[in-house]
Amino acid sequence: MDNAVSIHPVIDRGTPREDSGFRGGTLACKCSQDPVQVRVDAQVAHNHACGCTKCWKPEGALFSMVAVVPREKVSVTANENKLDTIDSGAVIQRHACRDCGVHMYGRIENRDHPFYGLDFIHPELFREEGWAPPEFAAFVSSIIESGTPPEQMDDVRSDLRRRGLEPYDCLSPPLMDVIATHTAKASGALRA
Ligand SMILES: N[C@@H](CCC(=O)N[C@@H](CS)C(=O)NCC(=O)O)C(=O)O
Ligand SMILES: [Zn+2]
Ligand SMILES: [Zn+2]
Repeated sequence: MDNAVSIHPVIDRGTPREDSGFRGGTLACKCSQDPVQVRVDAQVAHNHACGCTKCWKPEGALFSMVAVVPREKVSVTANENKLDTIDSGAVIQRHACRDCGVHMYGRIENRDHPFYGLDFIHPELFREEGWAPPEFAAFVSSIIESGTPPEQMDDVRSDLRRRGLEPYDCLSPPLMDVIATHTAKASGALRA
């Protein structure tokens, strides 16, 4: 790449290839001793780069890499006692290792939320390869909230495009449509 923008270490290096047979694996936090481990029994969906201030980002990264899996496919298998809930009032309750700070999974407890039933995970934490790569970039303008100078945004957006990650300042259009459809059915504007 001809500029110095670091989107995310794994994306910068080139995300490993998807394996059509991938059915999940184990996420591990960054602790060298007693890592928290989370078993995920599914391929990830809607993997994307997220620029928001709430998602966990590895050291030096502008973006997080985050995807969803069904919540019933997620189970903590080791060192659960090290998990703290970051903000129990947030829509997505992020459960993080208190020693290394890595977010292991984010869960929506509000049954009326359009994404209820899906947990948010960071696929780079899989010990295995084969997870589906990121498809787009979300909440791109939000990286300014973590200190990126607004003058750099053109470079960041062109870098994302070069990597095949279309930048959006909210979620991607199909996901925004899912949210709006859910809202319209709840209000009665669309037939449920
Ligand atoms: N501009 C805000 C956006 C935060 C935001 O809305 N994040 C999205 C994408 S992860 C979300 O769904 N947040 C819900 C939550 O964090 O509970 C920020 O960067 O903090
Ligand atoms: Zn840890
Ligand atoms: Zn986010």
